[in-house]
Amino acid sequence: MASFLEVDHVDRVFTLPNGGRYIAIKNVHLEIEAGEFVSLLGHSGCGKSTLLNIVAGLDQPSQGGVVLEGREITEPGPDRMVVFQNYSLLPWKTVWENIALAVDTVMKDISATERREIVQHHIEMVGLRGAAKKYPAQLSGGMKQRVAIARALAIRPKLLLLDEPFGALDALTRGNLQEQLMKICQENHVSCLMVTHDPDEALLLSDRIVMLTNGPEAHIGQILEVKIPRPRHRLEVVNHPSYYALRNEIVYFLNQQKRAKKRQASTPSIIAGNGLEKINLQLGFIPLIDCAPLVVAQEKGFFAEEGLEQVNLSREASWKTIAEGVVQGRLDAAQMVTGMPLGITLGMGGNHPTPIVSALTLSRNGNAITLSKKLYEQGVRTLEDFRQVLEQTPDHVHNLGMVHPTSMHNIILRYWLASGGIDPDRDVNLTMIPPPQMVSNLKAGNITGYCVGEPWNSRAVYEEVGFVIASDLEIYPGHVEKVLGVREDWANQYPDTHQALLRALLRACEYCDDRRNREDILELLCQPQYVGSAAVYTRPGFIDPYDYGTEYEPVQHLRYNQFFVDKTNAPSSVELLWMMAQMARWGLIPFPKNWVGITERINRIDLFGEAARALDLPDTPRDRAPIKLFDEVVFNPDEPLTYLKGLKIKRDIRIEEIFVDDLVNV
Ligand SMILES: Nc1ncnc2c1ncn2[C@@H]1O[C@H](COP(=O)(O)OP(=O)(O)OP(=O)(O)O)[C@@H](O)[C@H]1O
Repeated sequence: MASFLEVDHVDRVFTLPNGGRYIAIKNVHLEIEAGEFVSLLGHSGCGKSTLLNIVAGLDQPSQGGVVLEGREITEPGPDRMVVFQNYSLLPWKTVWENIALAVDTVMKDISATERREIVQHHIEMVGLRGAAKKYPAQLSGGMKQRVAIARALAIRPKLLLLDEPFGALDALTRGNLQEQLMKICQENHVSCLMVTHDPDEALLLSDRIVMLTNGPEAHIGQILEVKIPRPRHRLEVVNHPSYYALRNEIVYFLNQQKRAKKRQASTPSIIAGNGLEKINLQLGFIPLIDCAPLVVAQEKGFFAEEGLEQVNLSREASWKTIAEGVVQGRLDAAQMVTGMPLGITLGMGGNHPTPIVSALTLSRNGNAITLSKKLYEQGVRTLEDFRQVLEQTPDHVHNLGMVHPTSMHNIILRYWLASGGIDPDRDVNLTMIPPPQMVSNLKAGNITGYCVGEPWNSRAVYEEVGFVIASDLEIYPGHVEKVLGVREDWANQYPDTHQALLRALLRACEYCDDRRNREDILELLCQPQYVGSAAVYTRPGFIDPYDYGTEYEPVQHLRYNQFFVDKTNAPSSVELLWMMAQMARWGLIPFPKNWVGITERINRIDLFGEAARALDLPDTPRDRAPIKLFDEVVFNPDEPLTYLKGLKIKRDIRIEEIFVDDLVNV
């Protein structure tokens, strides 16, 4: 007998912007029975969502096909409903209207009374009777996800597709919703295919767990059967005799995959040519407007013109994966947040110290602090208003997002809060979230606000979930934002390649600051392989006036994203020293007694000068001047310890000598 769903030897090959091909999944064959709950598990980027999208009909396989009850899937249909992590509810419709819209669109053949009954039934099924008239903005993240599930189930799909449906929720809400979903699926005999990263979630919910190997050419590595009886309850599942053996198998599989990835990364192929030691480079970037120099160097041919014929821009999931990629050698170089070369060099966070050098600042400015629209409605307009809200709600934990401990976003947010008398570690809770996930976390109510680069502030304004309370032009205009980072041993091994890379990026930076090119660059950035965002919220600040989401007129910020003018690109020891002081202030690193040696080792002003001179561009270093932010406190680069002593809100500052000669790459 034919199975309910058959994924029949599916391949998915993506065409890359450089004309190359990426085989994401290869020869995946899977059969699912009616009423079965199957999870897809694997490391980030292995192809889980790609496979789910193909089953949903949102994407097409390059080879093979998918058959549901004997019919080939070629497009989305009401027999398969997808629930995404970010709910995708219509913000201007109530809970009732969101569900009714789906039911009215799909179930035209039944009477209006029957349709109303279905909506009512599903609202009750997910326990939201009291919230039927509420709008998404008035719901918690868990409630919104329940609406999304009710909406998907209301039109009676044969197959429910879930793409990390609980990923954005806190642990308690996630637990409750997992149990509800399990109950609903069992009572209604719904078949489910769910993407997850979480072994415990997979074990609780699934009949089978399909584990995918890492890409490229990801395929099914192992399938585990979970023979724990139903109905299941979390405690019984965890106490079941097979639970830990199954869990260990999953963890073992994932660890094996991780090791394989490391092995692949440690033996990259090296292609020499054009007088360069290596012309094939993997460069990491994060989808943000300020990845523009990398995109431009690729798309406008600057890499190729400098002899780097095989450059692949690797869109990375988070700053953490960028750091790991460079340290482990999977990436040759990457766009990095300001303090990342320093953090990695000193082995921040208990990691092994790995010397990183930076010979180029890629951009300045471009960040803002966004707070939730709810706070705006409560009258918050200034930092002092926010402080008062915190004071009035001492029992409420305000989570604020930042992208990485070593990023300027973390430092600026902390600086801004502390200048208003808010202790960033005690009065609020800072949490690390990758830039593209900020808006969905704000929407879900997991965070109250965040500091991030564009377009992720403008998107919150555009979607009316947040407002910009301050931009970095007000807090610290002209600060270093992104830098190019490479391992020191890589720079020593490939000096000519490094110079070619610096030249190509320097040319790209100059191109980016010619405002005539900006509309053209915007078009490139909006492409899915780069930032993949809509122009309507990517344009503000980059080209058009920047919208704060307030009642005031939008403002034209000509220097909001700065790539070349005003000596943008020369690394500066004073700026790195300021960053070092800030990171020490918050206990992220010890303050090095020998700061001069450390800054000189990281910031390779000599290598920048060599590249600039080769292009006939000015190689003038930045001035060795004190730094002053909006609060008028002066940072004198000759007396960083006096500065640190004078700060009111800070952690215990450790001052240690760090022996640079002992820092070697591993
Ligand atoms: N349109 C595209 N063009 C090129 N490569 C793509 C495209 N879409 C996905 N990929 C690549 O295919 C691979 C699989 O991506 P996919 O999103 O399916 O992974 P995933 O397992 O769902 O990851 P995560 O758990 O991080 O969401 C990744 O390497 C991704 O970079």
